[in-house]
Parts: sequence; C-alpha cells; structure tokens
Amino acid sequence: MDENVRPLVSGDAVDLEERKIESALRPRTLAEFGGQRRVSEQLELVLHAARGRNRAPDHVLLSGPPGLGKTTLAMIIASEMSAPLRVTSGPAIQHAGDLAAILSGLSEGEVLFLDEIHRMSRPAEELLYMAMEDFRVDVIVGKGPGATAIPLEIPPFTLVGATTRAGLLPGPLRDRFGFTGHLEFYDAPELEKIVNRSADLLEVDITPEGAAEIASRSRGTPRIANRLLRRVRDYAEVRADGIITLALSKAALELYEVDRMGLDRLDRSVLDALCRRFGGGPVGLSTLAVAVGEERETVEEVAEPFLVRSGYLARTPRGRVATPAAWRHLGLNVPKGAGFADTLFDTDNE
Ligand SMILES: Nc1ncnc2c1ncn2[C@@H]1O[C@H](COP(=O)(O)OP(=O)(O)OP(=O)(O)O)[C@@H](O)[C@H]1O
Repeated sequence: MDENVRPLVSGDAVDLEERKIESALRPRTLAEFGGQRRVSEQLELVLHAARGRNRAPDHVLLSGPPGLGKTTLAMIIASEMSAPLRVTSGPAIQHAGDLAAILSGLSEGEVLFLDEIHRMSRPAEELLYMAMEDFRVDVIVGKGPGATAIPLEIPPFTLVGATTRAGLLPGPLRDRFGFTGHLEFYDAPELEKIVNRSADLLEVDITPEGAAEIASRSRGTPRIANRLLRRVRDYAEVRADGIITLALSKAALELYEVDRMGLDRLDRSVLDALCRRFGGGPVGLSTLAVAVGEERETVEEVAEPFLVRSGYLARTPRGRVATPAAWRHLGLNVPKGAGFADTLFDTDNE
C-alpha cells in the first residue's frame, strides 16, 4: 500500500509501540472477550468439554474480516486450555517441509495458530490433512524415484486456522475442522464497551458520548476502535486537557479524515473512483484496484466488506457497482438508471 495514501482506519502497518499497545489491549479470557456472543458461547462449550475430558479440543477454524478478534481468540483458546501457543501463517509456509518442521516440534496439547490459512501452498495443505486427522506426517527423505516417506507421529494438538476468505478453503480442509466460527462485525454498543475497556486500560478519561462517537466511526471493528481511541487520545492530550468528550472525538476524527459513517480515505477513494471514473460501474475488481492505486486484495479484503455491509457497494456478476447511497454519500446526484438492477446478486465474480 502506498504510504502517502495509507488510511488511518484500514491500514495494517503500525509501529512497534502501537503493536505493543494493541497487544496490551487484547482480552485474555473468553469472559473478557466482548461481542461475538454466539461464537463465544459455542467455543466456551467446546473448550469446557475438552478440559473435562483432559484432551486437546477439536481443530477450530475462525473466519471473518480483519481486526474482529481471530488472533485474540486463538490466544484465548490456548490460555483457557493452559496450553502453549505457536503462531505461524499461510504465506510463511511455502513448502510442505516448513510445516512438517513446525508440526514435529509441537508439544502435547499445544495450540498451533495458522493465520491466513487460505494462503498456504497446496503440498503443505495436503500434509496438514494427515496431521489434523491422524496426528501423523510423512516426512519425505531423498529426491526423485528414490524418495521415501517416513511416517512421523506428532502429539495431539489443536490447530486454530484463521482466514478472511473461508470460501477459498478447499472442502477437504474445511471439513477437518471440528468447530467453525464466523466472526461478524460488532454493533455499536459492543464497540462502545470495547472502547471503554481500552480507555480504562490506557488510563484515559472518556465520557460515554465520547466513547459512543468513536465506536460509531469504527466500522464494526475492534482493532479500528482501539486505533481511533489512541489517535483521539493523542489529540486530547496535545490540544485539550486529556479528557475525551463528544466534541473532542468529533474534532479529532475529522482531522484524521474518518467520516461520520466510519469511512476513511481508502473507502472514499474506492467509491469516488467507482462513481466519478466508472459512472457507478459495473467495474471489475482489478480495474478498480488499479484506479485507486491499491492491491486487489486490499480493496477486496479491507475496504469492500465494510462498503458492502454499509450498503454503498454491491458485488454483481459483472463487477462492482455503486449503490444510490454511495452517490449520496459523496454528495453527488444519483444518475438515472445507473445499472443497479444487478445489485441483488451478491457474488465474488468480476
Ligand atoms: N471481542 C473483543 N473485545 C475486545 N477487544 C477486541 C475484541 N476483538 C478484537 N479486539 C481487539 O482488536 C485488536 C485486533 O484483534 P485481532 O488481532 O484478534 O484481530 P484478527 O481478526 O486476528 O485480525 P487479522 O485478521 O487482521 O489478524 C486486538 O488488539 C484486540 O485487542
């Protein structure tokens, strides 16, 4: 992503200090984990039962847009099971051997968190099938026709896979998870609680209205709520007396270009390109991404879920389409007959 246009709310690069704060704000137990009531309750049951049987819980697949708590839940699973946690990610596992090395180093009951599991290489994926089901991997020794497979037992472990794209996971992989939880965007009261909890941990004074304002502009995402809180705190400390009130939240978020619907620069530039350059669409995702100078994945995974959910953008079989709400949000007149007929087809196809 281009540094100059990195938006405040959807950018994923934070400096070390910010990372430390983010980590300090992570809930440590399911009881502390606000929202996602259904997934939380289901998971609580799975973990409770596993503890009762003194066995590693079934493998868990967590899906949903970035920043909703997948990593946090993986950490909670490990801590609720009093088990060690090992963290890796799909892009880091390019060869089956990389995965074999990780798996063979696991201790009994360990939780292996595999982020972005949909980006793992195919050979590694096939190795994972056997490990998940039989707690065994075949280590290939040698090359070519002389290569032999040596079976290697691995201790029972719990895989926690996380993905923003559950649909991209092959069926056989998905089927090997005993529990699948889909994380939804948070509603405003849930986010408000998260903002208040974080403010408490950061020892920041905040009024209920100030917290509500930050929550309402956080795109249903705790990571964004926490990040906005930190920026508003900066503003409060530098330009005021340190107390986050409604007026102060509004002024700070305006300065950071987060509008009252929670749209940031990236979101607005996607809508802007869609409406002004492509007449509202339909336009293919790749073309749209080039027009806003972003990676296809950034547009699809960072901006679109919120734009679709907020009713500004629709995915149709022929491409992305701006809805009348998008035109209005940009202060533009809605053109007559601007191809909204397809908007009922919510599909990933270009
Ligand atoms: N339910 C929650 N209650 C309180 N804070 C939360 C909750 N969910 C997430 N957070 C906070 O939001 C931040 C982001 O969460 P997390 O890293 O778990 O998201 P993620 O879904 O793994 O994102 P990504 O897919 O980008 O890795 C964390 O710092 C955590 O403090």
